[in-house]
Amino acid sequence: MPKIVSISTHQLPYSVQQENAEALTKELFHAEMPKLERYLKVFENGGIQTRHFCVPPEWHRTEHSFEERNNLYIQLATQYGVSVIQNCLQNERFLTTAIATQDIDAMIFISSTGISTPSIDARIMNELPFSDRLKRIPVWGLGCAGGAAGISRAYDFCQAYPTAKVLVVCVELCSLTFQPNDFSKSNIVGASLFADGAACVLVCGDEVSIPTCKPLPSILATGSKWMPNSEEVMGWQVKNNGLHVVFQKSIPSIITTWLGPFVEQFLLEQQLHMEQVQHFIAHPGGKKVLQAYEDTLYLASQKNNISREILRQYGNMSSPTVLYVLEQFMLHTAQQEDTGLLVALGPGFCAEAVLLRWGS
Ligand SMILES: CC(C)(COP(=O)(O)OP(=O)(O)OC[C@H]1O[C@@H](n2cnc3c(N)ncnc32)[C@H](O)[C@@H]1OP(=O)(O)O)[C@@H](O)C(=O)NCCC(=O)NCCSC(=O)/C=C/c1ccc(O)cc1
Repeated sequence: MPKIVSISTHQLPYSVQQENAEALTKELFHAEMPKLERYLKVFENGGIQTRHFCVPPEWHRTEHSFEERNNLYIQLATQYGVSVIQNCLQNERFLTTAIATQDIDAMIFISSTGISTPSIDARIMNELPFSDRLKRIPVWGLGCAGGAAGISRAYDFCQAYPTAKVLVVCVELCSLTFQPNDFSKSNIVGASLFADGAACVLVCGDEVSIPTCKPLPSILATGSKWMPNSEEVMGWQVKNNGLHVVFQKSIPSIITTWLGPFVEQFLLEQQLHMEQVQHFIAHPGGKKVLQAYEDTLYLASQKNNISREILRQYGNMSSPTVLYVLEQFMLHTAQQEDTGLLVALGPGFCAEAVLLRWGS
C-alpha cells in the first residue's frame, strides 16, 4: 500500500492574537456596519486564539488591487512551497536519510487562494533541482478539501506507478483575499476564521524502500463524495477587486446530516466501523464543524482534541490545515497497527476521506 513517509508544515511570519484581529476588524468595519458588535463575538467564541499570516495586520489598512494581491500570492506561495518541500524531504523526525528533489516523480500542487499560470509548481521547479521529467499536477478549486484530496490523488498515482515518489504541496494565503470593503456577515465571520498556511507530504508507492525512524501511515483506501446542486454552499465569487468568500452558515448542519452516511458506507466497504478507528484526523473548519463531526459520527469530543488544538493555534488555513493535524498524529500520537481516518470538506460541495494504518 502507498505510504506517507514524511510531512512538514510552515510557520508563517506574522502571528496575530485573536483579540488584536478583532480590534482591527472593528476599526475597519464599524463605520459601515451598525450591528458589527454582535458579529464581532465570533472572534471570541470560535475556539481560535492565534493565527499566522504572510502580511502584517497593518497591510489591511490600505487598499490593494487584485493584481497586487495576486502578485504577492505568486511570490510568497512559491517561497513557502520551496520551504515546505525542503523541510519535508530532509525531515529527520521521519527520514533517516534526506531524499533528493531529483528523485521525485510527481508534484501535486494544491491551492485555491490565488491564480498563476504557469502554476506555482513550475515556479518552485525553477528554485529547486527537480527532474525536468517530473509530472506536474496543479489542483485549483477544492478549497478546504484540498489537503485530503491531494493525499488521495497521490495514492491513485502510486497505485498506478508503484515505484513513484509523489509530493503533495498545499499553500493557502487566505489573508491576501480578505476584502475590507465587503460588509457581508460572511466576510466578518471569515475574517475571524481564516488564516495562512503551507504544508507538504511525501507519498511513496509499494516498491519504494525508504529507511524511516518511526511507524508511519500506509494509505488503505480513499473515498470521495460530491453533493449535487450545492455550488452555492462554499466557494469564491470573483469580482473586480478579487476573490470574495462564499460560505453558508448552514455548513455545520449540512455536515450533520450528510457526512455520517458517507463515512459509514466508506468504512463498511473496508469492513470497518467508526469504533474500530483510533484516530480521527479532521479538517477543523470551525468550532461548529468539529461539533458536527462529533454529532454525525457519534464521536467522543476527545477524538477531536488535536483538530481543536490546531484550530486554536492556527485557525482555518483551508487545504493545509488537515496536514497540520496529521503531522501531530504522525509525530506524537499514532502507534503501530493504529487505524486513522482523515476527513476534509470543500467546495462542490464535497468530502474526501482517507483511511490510514500505521505500520512498522
Ligand atoms: C465559530 C463560528 C464561526 C461562530 O460561532 P458563534 O460565535 O457561536 O456564533 P454563531 O454561529 O451563532 O454565529 C454568529 C452570527 O454569525 C452568523 N454566521 C455564522 N456563520 C455565518 C456564515 N457562514 N455566513 C453568514 N453569517 C454567518 C450567524 O448567523 C450569527 O448571526 P445572527 O443569526 O444574525 O445572530 C461558528 O458559526 C462556526 O464554527 N461555523 C462554521 C464555520 C464553517 O462553516 N467552516 C467551514 C467552512 S470553511 C470554508 O468555507 C472555507 C472557505 C475559505 C474561504 C476563504 C479562504 O481564504 C479560504 C477558505
